[in-house]
Amino acid sequence: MLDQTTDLKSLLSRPDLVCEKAFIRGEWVSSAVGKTFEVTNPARGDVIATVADLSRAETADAIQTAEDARHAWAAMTGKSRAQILRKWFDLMMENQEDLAIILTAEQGKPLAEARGEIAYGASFIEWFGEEAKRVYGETIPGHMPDKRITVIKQPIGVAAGITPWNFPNAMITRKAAPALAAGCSFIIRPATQTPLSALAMGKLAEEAGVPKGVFSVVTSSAASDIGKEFCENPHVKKLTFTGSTEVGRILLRQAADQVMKCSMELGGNAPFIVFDDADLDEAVVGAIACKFRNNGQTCVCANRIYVQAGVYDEFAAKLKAAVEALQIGDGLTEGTALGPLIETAAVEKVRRHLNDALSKGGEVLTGGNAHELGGLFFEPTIVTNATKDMLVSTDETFGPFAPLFKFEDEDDVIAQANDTIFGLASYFYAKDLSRVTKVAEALEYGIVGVNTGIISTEVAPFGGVKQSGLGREGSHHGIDDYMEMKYICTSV
Ligand SMILES: NC(=O)C1=CN([C@@H]2O[C@H](COP(=O)(O)OP(=O)(O)OC[C@H]3O[C@@H](n4cnc5c(N)ncnc54)[C@H](OP(=O)(O)O)[C@@H]3O)[C@@H](O)[C@H]2O)C=CC1
Ligand SMILES: O=C(O)[C@H](O)CS(=O)(=O)O
Repeated sequence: MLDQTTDLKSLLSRPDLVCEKAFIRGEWVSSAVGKTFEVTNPARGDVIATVADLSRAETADAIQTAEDARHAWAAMTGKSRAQILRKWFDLMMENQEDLAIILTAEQGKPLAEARGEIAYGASFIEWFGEEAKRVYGETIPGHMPDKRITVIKQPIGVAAGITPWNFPNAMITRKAAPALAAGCSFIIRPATQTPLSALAMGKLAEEAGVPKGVFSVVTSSAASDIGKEFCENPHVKKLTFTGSTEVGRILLRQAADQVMKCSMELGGNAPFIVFDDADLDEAVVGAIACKFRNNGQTCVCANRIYVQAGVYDEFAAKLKAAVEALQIGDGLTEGTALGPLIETAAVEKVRRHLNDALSKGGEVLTGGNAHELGGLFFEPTIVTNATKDMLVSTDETFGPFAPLFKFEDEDDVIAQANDTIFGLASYFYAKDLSRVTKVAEALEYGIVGVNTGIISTEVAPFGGVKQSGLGREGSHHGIDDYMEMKYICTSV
């Protein structure tokens, strides 16, 4: 653990972006009983903020204000909502550096990645501000001479979101932007470890002119209680969640009682396949980006790396050299490539997967130890001789651990890649056009990266199949999850 403390506000041009109260009905509120929870910097272990810890009852109040606020917001034209969302986008980009520093301080990722996340998060607000003006309906030729059919789309109502710690800004805007663009009001409950990014977004929403109650941030350590309120409160018509499949199942069960419309962005177990006709240097670049972004803490990170036998040793050597060039350190230090993991449990999971692999014939090619910085830092690790009986083959590591599996033929590796309950992201490197077409169609995933390790963009429909989720976020499809379709049959 690094021994210096974080004087977060002194690092910012706008220290007022560090907010410690919850943002409800356009006001900054404390817990009624003065309850708070601490936010720590995972690189240094020091407390960087003490945030209001709201109860389920206070969340119910926030939902009521969201219900009260949604009607006037829905009655605005899409163009008017778009103008406010554009202002929110502009404010995000004007304050990108401060938002990135806040994000790195609470989550740990390198500042360069945090800056990228702010731009990525802002891109959803820009995109859905534009989509707000294009929620089209349709007319359908009547089924009888005196009937006329029109189809319209209307905002679903109050939408509630629960997000994880690994993308404290973008996972919120990826939900708030389509919700507000559609004319819904939106309440977010961010992860306990990383509420500051969400609160800073509340500050900028206020400045952008988002009406009171239309965007709220409920900060609370009582995740389960808040989730139950979101699922059981009759005013909530939409639940959107990003996080583990385990918690997604809990929320879906709870939301079933109201038959609530749900979007779920859940766990992954991404295969990353290197065929013998791949450009190995490009494949290494892609593998580094895909495996080690956010220190491996993303749901779309490569979890299993499959390399065709003929190029296995060469790829392994190239990947080893690239991994050993990565700079490990405090995310606030320029040039850092890998920061700390988010918490002790995350370090323990990496070690559990590593020890399991070694016990089943795996061999460490590089890394394999806690980093000399101590605390939540772990050496980026490659293990060779990985096999499908290892934990890492079925369970998402969510850390800097790269197991290399060797395969012989195409059908075999596709079968191995698809042998999982997950289906979010997948990747492969190859040049043969027939192979690219066949493999991309055969992979059972919502997302396929071909000759690239980074697939994240606001213009595409991000989401998983199987037990990686329900629905899509981003693209022109993304707004539909916050709309209800109605047809009007008129006798003339
Ligand atoms: N598909 C995707 O886009 C993403 C998927 N994930 C997946 O999530 C996991 C890692 O993230 P992690 O944050 O640990 O995931 P969790 O599912 O544990 O937590 C996600 C969020 O849900 C909250 N939560 C936990 N339990 C409940 C509950 N019973 N009711 C309501 N809310 C609850 C957490 O609160 P608290 O802060 O208190 O823990 C957190 O805010 C990995 O499996 C990863 O693959 C992560 C990010 C993106
Ligand atoms: O939470 C995540 O892992 C993100 O969904 C990954 S991405 O959208 O940044 O690619």
